[in-house]
Amino acid sequence: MAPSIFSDEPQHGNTTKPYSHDPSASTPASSQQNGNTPHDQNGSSCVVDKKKGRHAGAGHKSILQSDALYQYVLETSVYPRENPYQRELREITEKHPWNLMTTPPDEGQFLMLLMKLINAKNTMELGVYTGYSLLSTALALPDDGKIIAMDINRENYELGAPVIEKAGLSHKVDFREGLILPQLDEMLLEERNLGFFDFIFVDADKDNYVKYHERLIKLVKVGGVIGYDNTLWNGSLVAPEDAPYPKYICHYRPFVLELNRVLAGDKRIEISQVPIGDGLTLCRRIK
Ligand SMILES: C[S@@+](CC[C@H](N)C(=O)[O-])C[C@H]1O[C@@H](n2cnc3c(N)ncnc32)[C@H](O)[C@@H]1O
Repeated sequence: MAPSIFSDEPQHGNTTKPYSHDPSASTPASSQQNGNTPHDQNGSSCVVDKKKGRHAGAGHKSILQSDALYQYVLETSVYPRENPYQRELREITEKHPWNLMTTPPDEGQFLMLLMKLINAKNTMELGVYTGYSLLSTALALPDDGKIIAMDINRENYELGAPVIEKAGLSHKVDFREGLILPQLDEMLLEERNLGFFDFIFVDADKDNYVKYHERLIKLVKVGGVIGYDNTLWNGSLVAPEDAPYPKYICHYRPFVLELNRVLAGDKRIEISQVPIGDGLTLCRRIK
């Protein structure tokens, strides 16, 4: 079965913080670096579920009414049209211990359609993992399309890179290993990068999204789109006080709340919260 945020049990063994670039640390590395500790704006709390391996309280079903309905979407609209290379990479990723991080196939399909709807050519992806969203985007871009893809972890990307190669798409991908923030700062120093990108997909460390936004708004073109992934954060944003969540969900929850607040108030963009996957907020730059 495809790794899906809609299932009640996680498909990976690490329930602490799969979204960080350093899975061995007890506190997310980026938070340690930047000292980010935003307060929860709605004043509610997030209860850490101490039962190992349990994904209790996750609000997946609030997006679609049931797992059965999600399965219906996959079986009728997604899998029959999934590219064989996407399928191969999905199956490779399913065997990886952090497979909870992968972009679900319905969202991959949505990204492909979006690329075509906006005629995207120059794009960027922050947070690659094994490359399912990267492959999906690359499939949809024209032959001279480009994706600058950043991730601190090359090892995981190397699981997907041979599939991207086999699909004949490597020439579209410029993988840049390293931390995202300094790479964005470096890009901002070059005039030619300003307002250059048609689309930017952000699927990395949630505690830095607001910082990324301030930089990305200058890199995306007017009329271009930034997509922030996981903006519904497993339903935890509106969780009842006693709903237990994995530790990494509780840790990043205030940062996702802060991002949603910032995006809702940002007059430089038009936004839409798309309830696909774990929530994808599309932001179109208008000035
Ligand atoms: C949710 S996964 C990306 C999933 C991917 N889009 C897909 O479709 O499979 C998040 C990725 O962000 C990377 N990451 C997290 N924080 C980072 C940082 N500060 N700089 C660079 N990469 C980071 C992690 O190594 C991880 O591979």
